Amino acid sequence: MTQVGAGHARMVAVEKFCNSFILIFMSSSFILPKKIIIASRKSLLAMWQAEFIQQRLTELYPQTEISILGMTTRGDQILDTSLSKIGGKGLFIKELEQALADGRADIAVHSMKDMPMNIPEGFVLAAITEREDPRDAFVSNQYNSLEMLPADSIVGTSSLRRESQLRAQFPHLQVQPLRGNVQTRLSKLDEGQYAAIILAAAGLKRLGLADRITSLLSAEQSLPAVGQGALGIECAANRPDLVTLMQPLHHHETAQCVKAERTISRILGGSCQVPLGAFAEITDDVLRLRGFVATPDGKRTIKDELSGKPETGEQMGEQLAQQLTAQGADKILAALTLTDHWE
Ligand SMILES: NCc1[nH]cc(CCC(=O)O)c1CC(=O)O
Repeated sequence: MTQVGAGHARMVAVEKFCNSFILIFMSSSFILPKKIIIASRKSLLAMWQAEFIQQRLTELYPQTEISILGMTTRGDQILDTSLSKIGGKGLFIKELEQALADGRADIAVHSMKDMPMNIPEGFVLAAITEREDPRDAFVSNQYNSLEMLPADSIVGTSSLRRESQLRAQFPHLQVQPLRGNVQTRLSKLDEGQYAAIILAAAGLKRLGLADRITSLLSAEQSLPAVGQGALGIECAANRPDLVTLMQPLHHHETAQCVKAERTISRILGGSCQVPLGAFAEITDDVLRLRGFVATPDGKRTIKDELSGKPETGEQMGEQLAQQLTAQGADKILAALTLTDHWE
């Protein structure tokens, strides 16, 4: 234990040293740009996330003007129609990437959960930030937990991942779709349309709504979505200068976890919304990777896990995807029709 602790302290010290080195190196004015423009969706959560990165960058580079370009994406405009049929997750980030490609913006901030599994050609993930609470939250105005809900209570979520896990453990509950941004979802709960709803804890905490969290669901109860709680900073592939500038915001352990998780859904074909969860965490230099695939009705669940060295996260992702496939995950996913379900 003490050895691991000392090793970690040393690593942190080395990281700090390297960061200050990068900063000294970059303060030579020719390399620091005069301004950095952050492209963001206009939802409150997206803007909070962009402002968070703006603040961090302002602290790091006080001489650089950091501004935000709020954009409405096709995905935001057509929330009521069946998104999965017209382009999936990528619809939320295409306009932001176009702004990066045109030079209207320098970086884009995204929830890693909303990033497609393959970053389009011409763009790179410059940094993955330290993960906020990755868990799902139970939110209710009347009940303390899922266990307390009476039979036939209506629980709101549009995520097949959440739905399948709820139905497997609480077959007596009714799961009904719940769309919109975080505020909209909370007001639908407050209007009485649902006995409870499930949301990501990270979004609620970021928006200052942590007091709306009735209880947190453990990873056993609700395995989080790939990337949940982490932010990604994207830039054009031809801007290595920006990749360098973003390095102090990069969180190595979070990136190792998120890469392991994303490998699973890349292999299993998580291009549109599917009942799949993957969650990695590092304790004492061991990465524990868990994954599941289920039928939306929760009647069939395939889950498995692996532990190994954090550096081998991506190989572990490949292996776990293979193990899930060997148990029939590919058949479950192939049997799904495109549906309008979103996290
Ligand atoms: N697609 C919605 C979305 N994208 C990211 C988050 C939460 C924040 C995060 O996971 O970083 C949410 C809201 C939710 O699922 O409740």
